[in-house]
Amino acid sequence: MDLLRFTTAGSVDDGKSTLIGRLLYDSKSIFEDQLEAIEETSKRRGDGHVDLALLTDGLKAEREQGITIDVAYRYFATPKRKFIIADTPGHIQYTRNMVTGASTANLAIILIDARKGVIEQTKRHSFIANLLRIQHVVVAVNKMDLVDYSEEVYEKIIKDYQEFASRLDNIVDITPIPISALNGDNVVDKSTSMPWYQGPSLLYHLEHVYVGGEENHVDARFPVQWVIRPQSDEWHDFRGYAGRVAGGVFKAGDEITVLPSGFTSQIKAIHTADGNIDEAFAPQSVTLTLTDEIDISRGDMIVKKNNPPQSSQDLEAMICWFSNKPMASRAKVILRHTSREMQAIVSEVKYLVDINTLHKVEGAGTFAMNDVGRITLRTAQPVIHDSYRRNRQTGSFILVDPGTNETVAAGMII
Ligand SMILES: Nc1nc2c(ncn2[C@@H]2O[C@H](COP(=O)(O)OP(=O)(O)OP(=O)(O)O)[C@@H](O)[C@H]2O)c(=O)[nH]1
Repeated sequence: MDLLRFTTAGSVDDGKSTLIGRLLYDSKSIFEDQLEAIEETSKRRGDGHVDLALLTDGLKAEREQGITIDVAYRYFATPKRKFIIADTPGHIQYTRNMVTGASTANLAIILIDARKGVIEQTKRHSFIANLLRIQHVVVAVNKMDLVDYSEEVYEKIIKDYQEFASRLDNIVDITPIPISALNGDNVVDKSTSMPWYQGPSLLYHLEHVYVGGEENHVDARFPVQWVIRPQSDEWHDFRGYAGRVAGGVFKAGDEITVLPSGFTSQIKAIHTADGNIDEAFAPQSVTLTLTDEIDISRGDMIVKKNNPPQSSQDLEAMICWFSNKPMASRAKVILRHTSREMQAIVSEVKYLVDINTLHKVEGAGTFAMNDVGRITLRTAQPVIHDSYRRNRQTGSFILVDPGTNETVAAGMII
């Protein structure tokens, strides 16, 4: 069945937990026992209604104890589609979590409190969605019940939002929806309180939005994760390369090149857990065997012969700084890119981006937590890559502090 991955972003108390709870509840994706448990808790606490935010409270409780949970993934399904929600905490310091949650999403729901309108967080979240090339954004104006379901209030917010978003050129589709997560207006069922709104409910939109064609099916890329050489006699000739297709299509018989060595060969067969297949495409996980015995190890990339990626020791990239320690000057880092890892140094900080104005701030020299900007990286070995624009997998990386093993930044290659 078709799968949609989406992320939710909003400030604290905009109603994210309530919205996710409402989606699960009204689409009947929660289990009876879960429902009984939250009904009981709500009754015990004397709430007049069933508090749907309790469905996602596991995350909240852990957060309150000071445990850093970056992103919680939730699954639900309707007869039309399967969904994976990346649920990220809304506090200002958690931009990095949104980057993590959004990095695999097809769509972002940006929540706005109808009483507050477009605020800095809204802009920050939209900017990140754009940076990560999430093409579909739903602007969910929540708590419409608290502004008397006013069309004027809603229209004003959407106008403000569109003014800002017109400068975000990667977002191709913005769908505004007025909702009340608490009362369920326009979440799963169409609201009767807002007859002026002609569009779909949120769930209807999530079920029907077309997100095909986002994988790169042109440039064949296969980062090798494991070399498989079984020890048994029966299999002693077998040498397979396991990994996940990061782009394009591989077929038995295809002429391939292995990078960085440059050796060439042909695909003999494509194995999966369910038997051999004739062709593999992103994001399938497969094991390839080749017609020649050549030296391949983890971190190598198998590509089609006439369609090589780029290779360079100097990478231009946009990064989001995650660490609460500011970036040191000429910071030494470990670059993790596809299945490869190597030393690198931040050779230049070009500029930071002011997310409110989208202006470049030059001469900053360093990054603080949540800062976004452009750098040049010098790597110890050539990095075999594509631009993030062409391929989200082979165009993205993370930076790790070699001393503490902390993930200090996520980056997108320009
Ligand atoms: N009136 C009204 N209240 C709402 C609505 N949606 C959420 N709320 C209330 O707003 C408060 C915050 O909602 P949550 O769902 O916990 O907010 P959140 O964004 O998940 O907050 P964090 O998890 O702390 O980031 C709760 O008291 C909800 O009951 C709505 O549509 N209308």
